[in-house]
Amino acid sequence: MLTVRAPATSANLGSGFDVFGVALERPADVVRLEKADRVTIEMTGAGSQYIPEDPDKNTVGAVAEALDAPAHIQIDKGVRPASGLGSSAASAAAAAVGLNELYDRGYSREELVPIAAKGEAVVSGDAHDDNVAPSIMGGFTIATDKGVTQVDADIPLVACLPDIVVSTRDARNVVPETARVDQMVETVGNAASLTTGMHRDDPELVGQGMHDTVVTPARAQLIDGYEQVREAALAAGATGVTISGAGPTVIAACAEEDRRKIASTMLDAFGERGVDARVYQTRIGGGAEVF
Ligand SMILES: Nc1ncnc2c1ncn2[C@@H]1O[C@H](COP(=O)(O)OP(=O)(O)OP(=O)(O)O)[C@@H](O)[C@H]1O
Ligand SMILES: N[C@@H](CCO)C(=O)O
Repeated sequence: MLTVRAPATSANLGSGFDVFGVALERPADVVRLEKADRVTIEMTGAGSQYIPEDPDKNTVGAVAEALDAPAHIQIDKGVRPASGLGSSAASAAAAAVGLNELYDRGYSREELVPIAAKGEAVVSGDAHDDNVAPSIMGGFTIATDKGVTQVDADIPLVACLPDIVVSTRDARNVVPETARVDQMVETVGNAASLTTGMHRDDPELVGQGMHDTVVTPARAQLIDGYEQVREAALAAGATGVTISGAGPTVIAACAEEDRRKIASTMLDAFGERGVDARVYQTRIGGGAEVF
């Protein structure tokens, strides 16, 4: 029996759609794995009643198949599904790291990323790596078809999860098919600023680089109160605010001393729209850990 804790993640960060991601210090999924003749799955924790235990429909099933590593897999969800916090990816990442060790497959953390992404394809029809990469490798990750670049970064974050469900599949359907050249120029500048900010542990530069005028405005319409929450967080000192992953979580970068105030302001702003929410005062953290 082996236990793996794999963190929630925030993908895109505004300017890095389908490329950037960060591991969050909290929340996380805790997954226990035991060798078996076939794959069986048992779910507990946040939103587990909505997640299928059928290995063909659960992200960990595809990972076990890819590694040819049948196991009994107990998943305790710390990350609610359809949250924008990489819920489906956290389980897939934990399964990839844990089964690799349990069956002594010898893959490196980077090699496990495309294997865990097979789990993402089960739920969104698309094997994007931007959540599984940080959940496996930790820190800030840049996932492209050439592989993953990882940087250990330390930026305080607030992640506010409203009581709204947005599936990744639906959120991908509203992404515009084209962007103007001026939007492309702005996005490149913001992505470069954000990357530099991660290297320097500079919340100001990271926040500035989270601005996006292509994908985020289209998706904001799926999140009741997004604009109000964003404005309230910026007024409370956030250096940048955007949608986490496919939403509905709204994520803010900030200086350490402003984090508590931003967290309560975001909760209040959702509350004023009649939307219940919960908030995580967190920061960029490490990747999946085996116990
Ligand atoms: N082990 C799992 N954990 C969580 N969700 C799972 C798992 N296996 C399958 N699913 C399904 O995946 C869907 C949730 O994934 P989705 O990608 O929509 O949300 P998310 O991972 O929280 O968001 P995002 O990728 O935007 O951060 C739900 O339909 C859920 O039933
Ligand atoms: N990059 C993905 C992350 C969600 O899984 C998206 O925004 O659709």
